[in-house]
Amino acid sequence: MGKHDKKSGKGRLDKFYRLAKEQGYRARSAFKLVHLNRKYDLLSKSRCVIDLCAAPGGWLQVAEKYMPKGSLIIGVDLVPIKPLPHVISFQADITTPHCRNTLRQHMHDWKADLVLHDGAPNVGAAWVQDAFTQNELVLQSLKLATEFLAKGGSFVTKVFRSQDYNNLMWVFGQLFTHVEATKPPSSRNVSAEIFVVCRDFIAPKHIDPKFLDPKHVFKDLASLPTTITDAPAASGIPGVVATQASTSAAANAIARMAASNHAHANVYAPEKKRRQREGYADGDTMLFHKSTAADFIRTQDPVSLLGSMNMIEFVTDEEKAWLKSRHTTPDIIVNCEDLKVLGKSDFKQLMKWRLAIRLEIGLDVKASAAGDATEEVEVEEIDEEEQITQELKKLHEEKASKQKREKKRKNEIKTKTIQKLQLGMTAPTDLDMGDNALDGEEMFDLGEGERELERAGGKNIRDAVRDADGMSESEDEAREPEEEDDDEVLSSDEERELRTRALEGELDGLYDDYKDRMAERDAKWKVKQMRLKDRNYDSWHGIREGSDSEDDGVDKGYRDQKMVRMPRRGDAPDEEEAESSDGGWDLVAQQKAKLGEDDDSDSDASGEEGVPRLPKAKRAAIKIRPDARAPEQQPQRLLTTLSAEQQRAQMSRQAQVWFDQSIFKDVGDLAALDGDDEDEEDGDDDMDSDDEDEDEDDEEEVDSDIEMGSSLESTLEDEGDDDDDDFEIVPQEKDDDPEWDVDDEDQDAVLQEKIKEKGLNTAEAVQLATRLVNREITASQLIDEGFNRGYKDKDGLPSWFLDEESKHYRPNIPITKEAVAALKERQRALDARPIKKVAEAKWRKKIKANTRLQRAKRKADGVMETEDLNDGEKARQVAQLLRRAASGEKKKETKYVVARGANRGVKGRPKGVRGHYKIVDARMRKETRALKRIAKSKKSKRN
Ligand SMILES: C[S@@+](CC[C@H](N)C(=O)[O-])C[C@H]1O[C@@H](n2cnc3c(N)ncnc32)[C@H](O)[C@@H]1O
Repeated sequence: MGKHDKKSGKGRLDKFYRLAKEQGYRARSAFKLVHLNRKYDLLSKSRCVIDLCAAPGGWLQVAEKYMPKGSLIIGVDLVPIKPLPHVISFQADITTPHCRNTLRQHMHDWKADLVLHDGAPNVGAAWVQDAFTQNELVLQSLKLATEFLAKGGSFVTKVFRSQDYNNLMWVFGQLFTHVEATKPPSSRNVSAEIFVVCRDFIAPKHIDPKFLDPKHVFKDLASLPTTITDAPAASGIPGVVATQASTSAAANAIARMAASNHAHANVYAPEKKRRQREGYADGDTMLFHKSTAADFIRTQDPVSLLGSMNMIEFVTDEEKAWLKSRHTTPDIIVNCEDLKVLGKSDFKQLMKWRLAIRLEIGLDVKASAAGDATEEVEVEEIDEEEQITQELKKLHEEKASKQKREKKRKNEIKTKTIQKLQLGMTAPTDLDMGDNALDGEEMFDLGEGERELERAGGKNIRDAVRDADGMSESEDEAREPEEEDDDEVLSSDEERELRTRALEGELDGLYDDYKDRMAERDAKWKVKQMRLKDRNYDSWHGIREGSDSEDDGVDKGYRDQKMVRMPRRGDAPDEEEAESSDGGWDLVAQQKAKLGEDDDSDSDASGEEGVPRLPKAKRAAIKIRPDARAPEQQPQRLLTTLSAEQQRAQMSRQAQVWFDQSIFKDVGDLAALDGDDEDEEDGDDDMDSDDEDEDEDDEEEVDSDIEMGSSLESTLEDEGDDDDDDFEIVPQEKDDDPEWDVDDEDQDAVLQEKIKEKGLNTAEAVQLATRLVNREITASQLIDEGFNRGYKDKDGLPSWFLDEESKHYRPNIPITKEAVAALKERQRALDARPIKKVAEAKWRKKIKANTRLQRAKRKADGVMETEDLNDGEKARQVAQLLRRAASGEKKKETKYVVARGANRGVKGRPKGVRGHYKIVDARMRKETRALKRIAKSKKSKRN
């Protein structure tokens, strides 16, 4: 089998090739049997089938699929057949006695219901020689079929149309009651092959060997005996008697009759070939044959007439009258003048015209009314004509589209690929273009794009798009199966893999091209791409885009009132949003901003000297907004890829954000969401009602703490690294002692304290906490649900996939829309407080500030009166008190930790203790409390 051009003709990897791959058939030829079976229902009734020339096994697979379970399926071929379940196969030449004997062994006493033959000798050089050998093989298979077929069985064989075709058909006609030649849709038009389905095997007791001898069948049909058997009377089988043919041409005529159902084939194709090889028919010295219109209208075999005549003329009055019929168009008249130049559609027109005239003159009506045998034939004729008409139409369409098909297929693939890319890649229109500064040492790396182009074989990528047909030419060649006919033996998984990889490579190339174009066209896209990289930015906002639209009203309210919410994908970066840190929805933003700081420090270390140091909040904001970088720092690149390290860093940051959620540390009091934020005195919008009494209590405690402070100061211990956990956390006591302040206090600890103090501040956190508390979900389930566990494994994934992933991947936060809506509603209600309340809050704030000052004054008086302190110390303490009172700064809380057992005297931060702490002695604590009690009782006695 030679190599074929895979783009056209025989070598074309067409729909059936792809279908065969999809359905796991070994060869596209499997569909030929599928189609034949669909038409003739050969397999469902068969219990035993022999497939001659079965490799690689496509037909065997089909047989196994469509035959009843437990059927005997035997396959034989020159080449080995890879084993198939429920199929017996062996290697043999079907022309040898060895094959016959092996078949016998496998068959035992059984007879086959069906013998299949799809043999194709691997010659391929000269077509005529090829056809001859093929037909010899057919005869050989017929020989085996006659031996192994049961009476009434069927034989399906592939035949090449040649001068021997009709001889073969004649022989088939002698052995089977029904013989039909057909070309299944899966058989390529360019192939001369045709399938002959012979049904109802007559099974004569004796068959004259000459009927199965190529020498006699193909060369000299006249030498064949008059009957199939030598003793026709003995056989008693009707229909086996053949007409004696005196010449080869006559034999052809007989064969034509045997295959009368297919006489129409003469009209459409093969006549031209035969005419020259065979010369003129005996006694027929005329080149030009005429027929009258009446003959054409009345004949039982209009197709043969059309095939053999040159012209149809209108001579008689009746015929001339037909010329005036509304059915007789000028085209019909012209067509009748020269039948030899007509095409299929012209013949079709003539056949239709004939039918119309027949109806007009009442031939067909009369036929159905009479109902005799002749008329029955007429009805059949009509059916056949319709069938011919349909086939003509089909053939015509196929021919017409043949030239276009390849191009169309390519275009389809190209369009699909591009569409696919574009569907997932809508150009962003919602990004803020005000800021052109892109974060981007790796942003829009043109070099990378160029490398991609190089990878694509130095080919212009647009050319690659034009050529896209799913695989490259060289790969096509590499995969071309070594088979004589038009069946491509499907390769195994490796081939599939190869093709998939090639396709992916191509897709990657196309995608890069797309990115390139997008980058050129729209700078916003760059910003968006960059932002998408920073998964930290919105990985845990918990409210999806879809819900945004539904909650628009709520959201709008939030925006209008400049409430802080988590930034979402596609939002324009907003200075206020990024910097703000109060409000219920920004807890995670704080976390992220904080992490962003960490990253900043990282990036600083990696050499971003040019970036000016900014206040922490600003730096956090810049990290959240990756586009806010000075343009001059960007390398001149257009496309970008995340390095593995960056990805890892990003993931760990994402994980950090997740695990820093309060729910993993404290499942706080849900009621606290409503709770009191009175103590937060530094916010401008502190509108909560405060209790003055509470302040008074605080004041008393603070005062007493000052006294205690000095006595405990000596027990302060340095921080260190000790893992020992034999520590007890002393319940928190209010203390205003300035000596407990630590400048570099752990911000994270502060945050945790805040969460602990105020409860869960985000809707998501509340929802999750509720589920955890109600035991609807466990912490590990939560983690499982929340993470896409495959996400980290990005190796080998195409870049377009990763981009899509980064765009659409969101942690699955198991909260309901309703819960989020309810919480938003509550937040909105809180926010919608009347002006009066705002005024009250402001007034309260003033009072508080005044109270603070008074308190500080009193404390300052106390300090001035203390005799233990020198003037310098007094001045320092007074200044500190006043400064705190003015700023509203709160004293940082200190944890008192009692070191017990082996930990007594151990230095360093106790395990599990966060924030400011003091290690104290248990005895000292008792003493302190005792002193407090004594002081209190003395005071009350005095009063
Ligand atoms: C078109 S393939 C058959 C495909 C098969 N029907 C299928 O669906 O997989 C033709 C086969 O005929 C086989 N063949 C040709 N001459 C043969 C011979 N003399 N004996 C046995 N097999 C032969 C070839 O080896 C080849 O595998």
